[in-house]
Amino acid sequence: MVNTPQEQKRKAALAALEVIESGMKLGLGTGSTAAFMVRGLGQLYREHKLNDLICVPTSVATRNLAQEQGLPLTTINDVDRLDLTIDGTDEFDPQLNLIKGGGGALLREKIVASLSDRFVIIADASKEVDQLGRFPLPVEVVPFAWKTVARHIENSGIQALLRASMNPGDPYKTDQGNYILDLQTGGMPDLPKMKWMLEGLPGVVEHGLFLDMADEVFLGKEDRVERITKTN
Ligand SMILES: O=C(CO)[C@H](O)[C@H](O)COP(=O)(O)O
Repeated sequence: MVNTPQEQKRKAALAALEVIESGMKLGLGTGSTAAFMVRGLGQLYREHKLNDLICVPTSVATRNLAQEQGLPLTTINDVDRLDLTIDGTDEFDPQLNLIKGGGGALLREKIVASLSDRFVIIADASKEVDQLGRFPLPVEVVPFAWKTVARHIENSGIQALLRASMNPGDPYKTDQGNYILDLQTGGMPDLPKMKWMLEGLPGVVEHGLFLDMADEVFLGKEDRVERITKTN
C-alpha cells in the first residue's frame, strides 16, 4: 500500500513521538502534520506512557488542540528553555534549512524553536526540495506599514502578495494581529542574503526562513518514514 500525503504526515508525526521522554519541556508546532503529533502525544500522555510533560504551543489552534487532548500547558514566558520542539514545515533543503509559516504561525514557531535544545521536523515527501523557494516565503509585517514593506520587497524584483483571510476583502491576521506577505521568490540561491534583506526592513516582524535551526527531519514517504539527521 502506497502512503497518501496525509498518511505520510501522520506516520512521520507518530514516528517522531519516539524522541519524546517523560519529564521533557516540549514545544508543540502548528499545522496539519503537527496536529497528528499533538493527538498522538495526547494519547501517550493519557495512557501514562509519557509523564511529567510541560508543553508550549506555537499557536492558538495548537493550544486549543493540546487542551482538548488534556496535555499540560504553559507559556513561553514561563520557561527558560525547552528540551525539544516538534513542528511541521513547508519546505526543507539538504542542509535542513526551512521555509515555514504556510499556516501563519512562523513568529511563535521561531521563538519556540530558538529556545529548544533540539528541533525536530515532521513532513510529507512533498516538502523535500533541492533549493528553498518554490513555496512562497511568508513574511509577517505590522499592519501599519505592510504596503511600505511590500513596496521595498517589490523594488528588489520579488512579488509580495498580502495573504487573504476567509472573509472576502479582509487580510489574514496572525495570532499576534499582524499581516503576512507571501513572497514569490521562485527559488533562493542565496539564503543568507534574503534573510539579511528581510531583517533589515523596518516593519518586518519575522520571516519564514529557518536557517540552520532544524536538527532532524522525520520524512513520511510513499513506503516508509525516513529519518534525516543534519550533517555539520
Ligand atoms: O509552518 C507552519 C505553520 O506556520 C506549518 O508547519 C507548515 O505550514 C506545514 O503545515 P502542514 O503540516 O499543514 O503541511
